[in-house]
Amino acid sequence: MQTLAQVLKASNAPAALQDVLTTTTNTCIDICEALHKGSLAGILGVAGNENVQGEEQKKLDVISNDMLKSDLMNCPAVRAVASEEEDDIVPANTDGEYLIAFDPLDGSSNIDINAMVGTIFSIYHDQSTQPATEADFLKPGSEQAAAGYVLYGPSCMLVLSTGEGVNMFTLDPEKGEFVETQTGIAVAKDTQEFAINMSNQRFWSSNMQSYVEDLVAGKEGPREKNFNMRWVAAMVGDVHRILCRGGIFMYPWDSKDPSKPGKLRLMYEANPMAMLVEQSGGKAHTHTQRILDIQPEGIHQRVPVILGAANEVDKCLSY
Ligand SMILES: O=P(O)(O)OC[C@H]1O[C@](O)(COP(=O)(O)O)[C@@H](O)[C@@H]1O
Ligand SMILES: [Mg+2]
Ligand SMILES: [Mg+2]
Repeated sequence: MQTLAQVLKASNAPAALQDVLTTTTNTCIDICEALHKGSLAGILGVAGNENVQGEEQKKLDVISNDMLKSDLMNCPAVRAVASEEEDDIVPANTDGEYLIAFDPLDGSSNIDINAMVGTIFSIYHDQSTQPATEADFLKPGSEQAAAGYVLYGPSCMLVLSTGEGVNMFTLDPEKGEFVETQTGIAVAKDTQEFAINMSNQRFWSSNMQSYVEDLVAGKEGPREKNFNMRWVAAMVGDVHRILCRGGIFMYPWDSKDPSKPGKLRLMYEANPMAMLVEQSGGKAHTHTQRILDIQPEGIHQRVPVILGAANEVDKCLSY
């Protein structure tokens, strides 16, 4: 079995991109170790501040953000970083040629209950002699040079695409290295498993309500087959399940806060996950368009998300 370093060396990824990926994944190994210590290291609970999203920050949101930010700032190939936990982009090395946007800790509400969390990242090539600005980041997801996540679960796993399919790696805790454990991930076109936060049902559009009602109606309903439901409350966990055994994941628009087009963030949640799902033969859409075609308007922009098994996403959109 090959290590991540060997896989990257053998890939078409430019050396500078390999440096950004190696730096990012090494920091995630450090985050994994911190997570394992949990309350022993006093890292559970709230940090006492709100982030730019107006969400209460967990201590680990801040700790993982600071770890990634400082390591990436010291990586010469990085021109700037953007993060869920940073109000603005953070310029790094002017002659760097990659921009990276990340969600340092996805699934924050799971931290204090010792459930699944992760780190999600999205990387763009962008060379310029000028200091980086937010505008430099605002490229459609189809231009991502690489995307991935690290899942902190029973085992620590890296799932990565550099545009040539999706590979999975498992952390070998003894070696402190990611080792490739699965290649050529493919998501089945059809599924009998869906993921959505059902407690939001009354706030969904009537179309989304009818689509989910028909799933729940099962064999006796218009879909004439039974569907199972799962909700990890961490996008990284729900998407990982879909890459492993198929399914559809939805965080649609809801009227809880009509000013918000969705809950999840385009640049460091929807785009990287859309790249992984599409590279695995699945689909990723809002209610109206392919996520990777969206022209971003801001670094913290939110979008509705419907992704997973291609035929089931089409079925959902048909409502
Ligand atoms: O609390 P809800 O409505 O179930 O939302 C869960 C969703 O929110 C998120 O936790 C948002 O991400 P963060 O934890 O990074 O803010 C997603 O991972 C997850 O899919
Ligand atoms: Mg998140
Ligand atoms: Mg987060």
